[in-house]
Parts: sequence; C-alpha cells; structure tokens
Amino acid sequence: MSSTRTIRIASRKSQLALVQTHWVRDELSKAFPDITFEIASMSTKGDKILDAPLAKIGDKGLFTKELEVQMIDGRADFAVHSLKDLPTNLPEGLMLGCVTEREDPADALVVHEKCKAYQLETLPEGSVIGTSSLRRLAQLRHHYPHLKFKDVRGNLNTRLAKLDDGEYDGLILAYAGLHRLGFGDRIHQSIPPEISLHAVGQGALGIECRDGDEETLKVIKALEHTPTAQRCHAERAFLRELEGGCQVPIGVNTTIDGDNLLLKGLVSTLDGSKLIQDEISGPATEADALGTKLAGMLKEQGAGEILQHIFDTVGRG
Ligand SMILES: NCc1[nH]cc(CCC(=O)O)c1CC(=O)O
Repeated sequence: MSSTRTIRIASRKSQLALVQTHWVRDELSKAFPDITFEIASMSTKGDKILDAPLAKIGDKGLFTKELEVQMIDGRADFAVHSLKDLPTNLPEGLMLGCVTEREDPADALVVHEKCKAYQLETLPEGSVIGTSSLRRLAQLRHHYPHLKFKDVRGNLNTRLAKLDDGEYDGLILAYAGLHRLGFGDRIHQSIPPEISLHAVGQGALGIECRDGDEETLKVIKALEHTPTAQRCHAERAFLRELEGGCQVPIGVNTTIDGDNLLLKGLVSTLDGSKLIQDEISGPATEADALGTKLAGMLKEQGAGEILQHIFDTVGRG
C-alpha cells in the first residue's frame, strides 16, 4: 500500500546550496517514490552580511542557524548543508543524520586571464590572491611569501566577476563548489595536501535532522556514504576537540585504505609563521576516537596556545 507522505527540506538560497539540495531531493525521490519532498529555501545571517570578513563576524552556525530553527519548530524535517559550514556541536535536539559521498575536498586556484602561464609558485612577486579563509591564508602565506592576500566575499559568481574585473590575480576556492556549479573548467591548479590541508568536511554534504526522528533518519540514511562519513567524523572530532569554529587555521586530510583510516591535521598561526602538524592512523570504525586523539597530540605540541591567541585577537568563530 502506498502512503503519500511529505518531507520538508530546509536549504539556504544560494546557488550552490540549491544545487546541492536539489541533488538530495532528486536522489531521495528516486529511492522513495511514495514520498513527496518539498524545499523551503531561506537566507542565513552569513548570506546577508557580505561587507565584513567572515572571520570578523565570528559566529558559529552563521550559515545554519535559520535552517535549524525550522527543524526545531517542526516546519522542516531535515536540512542540507555543505558539511564544512556545519558546526561540530549541534543545538540540543538536532543531529547529523547523514554524510553523502564527497567530491574532491581540495582547494583550487582560479586565475585571471593574464596569469594563465603561472602556478602559485611562479606567480610574479606581489600578485594578489583572494581568499576569505584564515586556514588557506595561513598555509599559503607560509609556502608563498611572495604573494599578497586580500579578503573576498560574496557568492561564487560575484567572486569570479571580481577576479575577471582585475581586482585579484587569483582566487582560492573549494574544488567541490566550483565543480558543482559548473565552473570546473576554471580550475587552474588543484592545491595538494603538502601545501594546504583542506577544511574539515570540505566537499561533502551533511544532512541534519531532529535527534531521534527515526522516520526521517531512515530516509536520509539512504544517501550515506560510509567511507566519507568515517573520514568526516574523524575530521569533525579533531576540530571539536580543538574547539575551533570554521574560521580558524585548522586543516585536515584523510584517506581510507581498507579498514584503516589515516588522518592528518594541522593548526597554524594566522601569519603562517608556525605550523603544527601530525598524523594518526587506526581502524576506520573508530573515527571519532582517532580525531580526538590527534587533537590531543597537537595540543601537546602547542596548538592550544596558538588557538587561544587567535581567539583573543579575532574572537571565537
Ligand atoms: N563557506 C563557503 C563554502 N562552503 C562550502 C563551499 C564549497 C563546497 C564544499 O566545500 O563542500 C564553500 C565555498 C568555498 O570554500 O570555496
């Protein structure tokens, strides 16, 4: 017997958010033809404040809070996020119910037409690179002291327009976002983990729902990709233990080989003068414990002092 049930999905309004949410809706519609999926899209604080560097706004849940209120109030059943934007500690009553298969989590360089002949390493002294991420800034400053860095905000189209207008010589953006929005051909250089570790959860979607809402959980779990989920749970446990928000220079890289998960983690000073890096490996089924343990190892090497100093200067993002 078929029942017609409606499940409501909360999403940000940005083009990238809607592409991602539409993908989730289409996949779930195929898997559950008897369920009707409705999308409620809205702007978040992070979408509205476009004139301040993200690190200065310094709010946890900048891109997620409005969607979470919808779920808590029962007006939506789940929310689709770029997992990178979802804080590691969720509000009471909500949970991360599903992690989807990850795109390439690397950061990528996009360049102005006149810089096509160069890579990061060979760009002329003083070339201006746009990024709004302290993590990218710190690691790239460390490796490429010949470059200048400048904040950039706005959605992907706005940022690319600023680049093409000549305001920047290059931009650092997530490979995944560029690829999902059809700008894959603008990726000039993929930045390897030896140069810059990516953000926790980058390239994966996280689906958040009410804690214990078994009916919704059963549906969204259909999109869970176990290796991605294990990698991202390790990365999130690492970040949680370091008490870092999305706007601190914390980077990670994970790989899974058979049952073994390798997690690399980094904490950096804002100017990139000091990078603390280490790695840990163990059973993928113990992802959380591995993340927590690696965070402890970095703290022993001085990561706590670096982060405290950053919280004192830019606030706790
Ligand atoms: N907060 C910005 C944000 N959140 C998710 C992505 C890209 C897609 C992803 O990392 O999953 C981006 C843009 C960027 O970092 O270039």
